[in-house]
Amino acid sequence: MLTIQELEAGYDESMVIRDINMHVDDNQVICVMGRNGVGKTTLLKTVIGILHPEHGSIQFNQTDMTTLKPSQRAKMGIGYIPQGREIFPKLTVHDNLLLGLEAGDQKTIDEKVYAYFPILKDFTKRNGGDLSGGQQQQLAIARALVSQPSFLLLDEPTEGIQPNIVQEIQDVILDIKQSSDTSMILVEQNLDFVKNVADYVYVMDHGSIVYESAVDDIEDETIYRYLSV
Ligand SMILES: Nc1ncnc2c1ncn2[C@@H]1O[C@H](COP(=O)(O)OP(=O)(O)OP(=O)(O)O)[C@@H](O)[C@H]1O
Repeated sequence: MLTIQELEAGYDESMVIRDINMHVDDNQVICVMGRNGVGKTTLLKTVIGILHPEHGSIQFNQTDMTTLKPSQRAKMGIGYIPQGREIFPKLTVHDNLLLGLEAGDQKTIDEKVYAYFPILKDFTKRNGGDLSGGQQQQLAIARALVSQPSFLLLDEPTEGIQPNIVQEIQDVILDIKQSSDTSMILVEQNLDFVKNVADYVYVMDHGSIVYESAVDDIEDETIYRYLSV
């Protein structure tokens, strides 16, 4: 479904990610782990097209999308949930969700999104900025889901979120995986969460992949070594 080859990208003159090779199959959940600042967000930004790579390619369903604009990638079915949510604080929950529709061809908000996150139905007229951090994360995920993406990129969806909402997010990810062909790349630091949702794990350090493993064969000590400061 998605193949990344020899990817290098960064900001101005400085390269942040180097020689990234990664493959995601249909219906697979991939987790990318690693300390703060190793380049995980930079990798996601390059996959959605906010950043242009200096080298390498990104292939999505037989199409080379390395030079496509973010809006073209969104139309192809790529959804992005950024770190820090980036919801619109002065717009209502409903209007935030309507903006999510712009990414794809859907015209209305799928009720399934409210079934996943019932609190959004209760707060539909409330401003996004008045929601709690966990509720804003749910809104950010829902906003990406309304366009029914076939490929989801999630940047640290559990960061700073209370355990019951982490559980809800986990249930939603597992339900999407079971009920559709959707694939995901998830940047995540929480190893328990990763083990519950992922099929395959990549660990990054200093902009490169330093360890990869099927989740069932994962070596906890190796992961903790790369996560510890
Ligand atoms: N807009 C930017 N301009 C210049 N450098 C940047 C920019 N954004 C990030 N960087 C640098 O790129 C490097 C990788 O950052 P990135 O956000 O990709 O890391 P990360 O692994 O996602 O970390 P975190 O978990 O803290 O988000 C860091 O050294 C960071 O300072």
